[in-house]
Amino acid sequence: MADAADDFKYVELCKGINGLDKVVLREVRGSSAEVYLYGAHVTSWKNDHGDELLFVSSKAIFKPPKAIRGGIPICFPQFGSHGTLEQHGFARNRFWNIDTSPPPFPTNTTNRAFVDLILKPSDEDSKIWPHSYEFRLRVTLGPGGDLMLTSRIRNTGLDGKPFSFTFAYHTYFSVSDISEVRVEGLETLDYLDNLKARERFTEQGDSITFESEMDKVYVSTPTKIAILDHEKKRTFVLRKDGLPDAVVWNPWDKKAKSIPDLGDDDYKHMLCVEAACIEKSITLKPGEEWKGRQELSTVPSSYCSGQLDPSKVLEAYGSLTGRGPSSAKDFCP
Ligand SMILES: O=P(O)(O)OC[C@H]1O[C@@H](O)[C@H](O)[C@@H](O)[C@@H]1O
Repeated sequence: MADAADDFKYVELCKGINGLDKVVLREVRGSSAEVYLYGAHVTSWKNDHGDELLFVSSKAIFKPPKAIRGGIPICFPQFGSHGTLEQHGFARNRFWNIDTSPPPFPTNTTNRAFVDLILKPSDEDSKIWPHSYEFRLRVTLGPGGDLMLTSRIRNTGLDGKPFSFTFAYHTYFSVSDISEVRVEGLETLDYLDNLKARERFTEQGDSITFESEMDKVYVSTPTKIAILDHEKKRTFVLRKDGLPDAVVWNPWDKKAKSIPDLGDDDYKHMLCVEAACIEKSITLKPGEEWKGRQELSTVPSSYCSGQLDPSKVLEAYGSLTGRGPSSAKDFCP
């Protein structure tokens, strides 16, 4: 006999804006996520109180060829405009398919809310990027509401030729007020400044705060980055694997006005922190596979400036457990 748990829909395929296919992931405690097949684009991630954790522009266009403004666009096979392809590559504005038979993952988990998507090159794509590949993305919502994205990209070419690419999970975090936000875990690192022709600098100071446009690629960062939202008393924790770099982007007022699918004041409520591989591109020989993973979680934080240094707590906790903090008590002494 079926019990209530059998009726609960962890994964549901339905129609989203403009009739586009989307997959809704739900967990029993109430958290949820939405993934559009257009771009394999995560457009929503809600905690178990129903609070939206990702920023999506009210002017976002859910229609090809424009990528959806907000959520988590995937930049592949080219990050930014450095290369022959369109800005951030084409994966974010292609229609992906549901992958019905993904190769198994080495680790067995009990997660039930996940979807596997796949992108293969169309004839048109092969003209602009002449390589054979399979790009598999698994999006998982954990029982505690954590959001995991795992990309597996394989060179399926039979011609013996390697290919190279750069990559980013271009996550738009929803923040209460950008002036009240700080990012920890990137201090003292080297970065390439996209606003200064990718010139290399070293970050000074204790943490990153925002008072003007920022567009930096931090290179070889630690695997954990914390984004503290003082007003919301919430900290996002981003963990990454296979993705050495991290982009921090906020367009601020002037640039925001020049972006047609972004509201004039939207920059105040968004911050992009992007797990990425940019400085050194990834090269795959035929038969080789690359894996890049990001895991997002939140912890409530009653953080006051100077009271607590989350990067240090993250570090200490991570080195003790080999993992990162997963609940408020891990942050609060
Ligand atoms: O407007 P797009 O193509 O989505 O890009 C948005 C921004 O994405 C960031 O990742 C880049 O570092 C910025 O330079 C860019 O402006």
